[in-house]
Amino acid sequence: MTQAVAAGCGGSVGLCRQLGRPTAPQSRAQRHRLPQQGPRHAHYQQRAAPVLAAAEAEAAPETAVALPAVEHEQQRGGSNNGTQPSTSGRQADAVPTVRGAKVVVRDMVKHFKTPRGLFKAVNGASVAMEPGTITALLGPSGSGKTTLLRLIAGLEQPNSGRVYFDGEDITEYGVQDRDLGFVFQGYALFKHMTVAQNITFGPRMRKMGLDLDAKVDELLTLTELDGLGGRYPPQLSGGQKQRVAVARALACNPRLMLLDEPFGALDPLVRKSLRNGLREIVKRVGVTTIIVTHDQEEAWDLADHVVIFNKGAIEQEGTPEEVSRAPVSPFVMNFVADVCHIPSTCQLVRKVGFHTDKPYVMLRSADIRLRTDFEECTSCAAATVHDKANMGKLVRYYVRFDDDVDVDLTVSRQVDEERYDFDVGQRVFVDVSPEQMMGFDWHEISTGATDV
Ligand SMILES: Nc1ncnc2c1ncn2[C@@H]1O[C@H](COP(=O)(O)OP(=O)(O)OP(=O)(O)O)[C@@H](O)[C@H]1O
Repeated sequence: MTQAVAAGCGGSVGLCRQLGRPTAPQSRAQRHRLPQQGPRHAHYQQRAAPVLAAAEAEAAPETAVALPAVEHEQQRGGSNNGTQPSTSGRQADAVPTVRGAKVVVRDMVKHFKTPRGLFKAVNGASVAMEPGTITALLGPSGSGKTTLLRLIAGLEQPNSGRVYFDGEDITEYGVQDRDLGFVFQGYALFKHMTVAQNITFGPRMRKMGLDLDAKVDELLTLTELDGLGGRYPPQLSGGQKQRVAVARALACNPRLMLLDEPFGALDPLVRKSLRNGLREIVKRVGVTTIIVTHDQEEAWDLADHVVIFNKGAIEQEGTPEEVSRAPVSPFVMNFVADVCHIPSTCQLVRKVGFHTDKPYVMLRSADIRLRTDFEECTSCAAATVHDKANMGKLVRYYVRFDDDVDVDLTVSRQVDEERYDFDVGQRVFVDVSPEQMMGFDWHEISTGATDV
């Protein structure tokens, strides 16, 4: 997962050198799974052809997807059939609006058989998502985010637990009967179809009887792709492909849109502009949206509601502000913030008067202040500026206490120039409130797997 730019101690490699432990690993997801084989799978394949074809294209994007005859006809340059870009010149000023579903997941459990026994991928997750909101599922790799998304989609069947849309129990419904739109990592666009054909693939398969020209116009305008309906995916930029995938997901007027790492392969500036665009689209259309992401900045920017996963269970949920301001556990604090890990017996902890029976203490880098006016800071601990790194718009200070414990903090260049501007070797006083500290033990923040 891409971390927020402002780094602190414990960043990607962990700064608490004397503890010799890295911070929690946060690698990027690279995989998606198809539904398990069996009679139920056959049923889904029949009922959910559009989404499964998309899933298969995603799993093997270079492979030609088995298409109905009409698609082959179009690929060979057959009749327009309403799927080529509209030449009518009609302006699509109507935004397709739907009422997003209220989605409730209750006590969801999913076990997978592995060579080592049963594995609890989702272990009693309950969460509610309000209509028209964006929920981000966040958590370390392997914590169960994608599995929960697939359970909500009907691409996996739960061992126990229920899914409700607007109060209706849809746990037994096939994928096709859930009114969903999907955006997969890699987008899973059909390479041999134009943008317009990609967008109308779902409505054609479902024989929705829509005016396809109008639908294409609406969605191209909504996703700012006007004029690109006749292009093929290889002729598009990464950002344009992503917007086609969103347009295709919205083409069947879904009540719920599911996105799995939708910005994965794009550069940070494009990601930022696309997520602003996505939020605007979701809010205009009104579709309830769930996004799986490794990127916290993305989740914080995009989501109304974030859900933090740990080992198949939901550790905390709330608005991004609630979760970042008041993490409920060391795991969440460690996951959502740039933190320092220090021994609970160290000088700083004693000096600020923080008490814990845990062996370590965690504090947010952003909560550390450096001062030189010791008189006004009776609980401050003295330390030495051990190193200072120039990071463009940011400056990082590495500070070492007299008992050899390190913390680090990052400040903007402006703050550095106005307030800090310390030299390496200079004595400073570190000011942290005890309320900003949390005692922990390593097992509380580890992200290991859970066998049944
Ligand atoms: N079909 C499967 N068979 C066996 N184990 C599986 C299967 N699908 C998922 N798992 C396991 O379940 C756990 C949760 O996987 P999941 O993909 O939901 O995690 P995630 O949080 O989305 O991770 P990532 O962010 O890396 O994609 C992982 O340990 C994964 O290996």
